[in-house]
Amino acid sequence: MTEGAYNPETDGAKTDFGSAMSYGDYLHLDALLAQQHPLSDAHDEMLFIIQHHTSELWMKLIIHEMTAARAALIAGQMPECFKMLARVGRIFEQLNQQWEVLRTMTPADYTTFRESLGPSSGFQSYQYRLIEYLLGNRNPNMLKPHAHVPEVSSLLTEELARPSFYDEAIRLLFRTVDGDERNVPAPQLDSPHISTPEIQDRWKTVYQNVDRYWTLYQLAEKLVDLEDYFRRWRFNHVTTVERVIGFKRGTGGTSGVGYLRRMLEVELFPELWHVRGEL
Ligand code: HEM
Ligand SMILES: N[C@@H](CC(=O)c1ccccc1NC=O)C(=O)O
Repeated sequence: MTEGAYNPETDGAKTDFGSAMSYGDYLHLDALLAQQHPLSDAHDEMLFIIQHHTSELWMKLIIHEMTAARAALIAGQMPECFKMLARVGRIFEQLNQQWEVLRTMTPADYTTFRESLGPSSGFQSYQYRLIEYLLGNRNPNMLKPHAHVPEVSSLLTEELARPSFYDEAIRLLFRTVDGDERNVPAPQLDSPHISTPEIQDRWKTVYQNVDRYWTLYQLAEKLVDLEDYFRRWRFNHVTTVERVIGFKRGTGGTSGVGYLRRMLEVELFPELWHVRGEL
């Protein structure tokens, strides 16, 4: 043993895990770290897989937080709801920063293994679709790539049966501004949220009376933050895609950059953006 080297045992650190739960046991690292299976010999395929695995893990946490944030919103527990939304914002910062790693992959690197991907594509990420559905961007046509996995289909279909986070925010908006539930618009369950002047008018009231409607004002700004982060993710994605495959069609079968540019126009919470021109 090296003289003078730090010895964890003399410091009291536990080092015998023959019959006690260790770090790896608790985290199931054997299972987690056995899931990276490059299909080619290309050096960069490991980067590509880990980039997607980490993204899917962060998406799992976004779903966990957004589901709980919606439950808190329904229960009127606003500080708890805001805390979870703030965390979702930080997760998006992480996801947005992560593109820096993938951007080190050049077209020459990617073409060494792109063929191995077959028709698979992020387009088929059910967690991504679930996040869109949770927030209120609900296109039932996007269920089709999941028809072959009944559990995933049910998960997405069940989400489409519940009011989205934005639907619940709108319910609180009408209840608070109107003083009752009479005019609350019916949730747009299985179609993308369409902007209405009635909703925008109430958000306008909130922004013009921030002292009176402080909680709704905070909620509105948290939603704008969230959409801002989401837009930055989409922009980072499409820009990375353009620098790596240019205008080739996607492995998922879409036009590729053309499709992703169209998605940049999605508005999750349109009234919150449009009201800004009226203030
Ligand atoms: C070099 C890297 C990447 C390329 C070339 C690429 C390319 C594409 C293309 C062309 C599409 C359109 C669908 C298709 O026809 O395939 C797409 C969709 C998608 N990709 Fe990627 N992608 C890359 C990295 C990533 C990463 C790291 C993620 C993280 C999870 C991701 C997630 C998605 C998602 C969620 C969609 C669906 C977007 C939507 O429907 O709005 N992609 N990608
Ligand atoms: N759609 C990409 C392939 C791709 O990026 C991908 C393939 C398998 C699993 C995840 C992927 N990431 C995002 O679409 C392409 O057309 O090159």
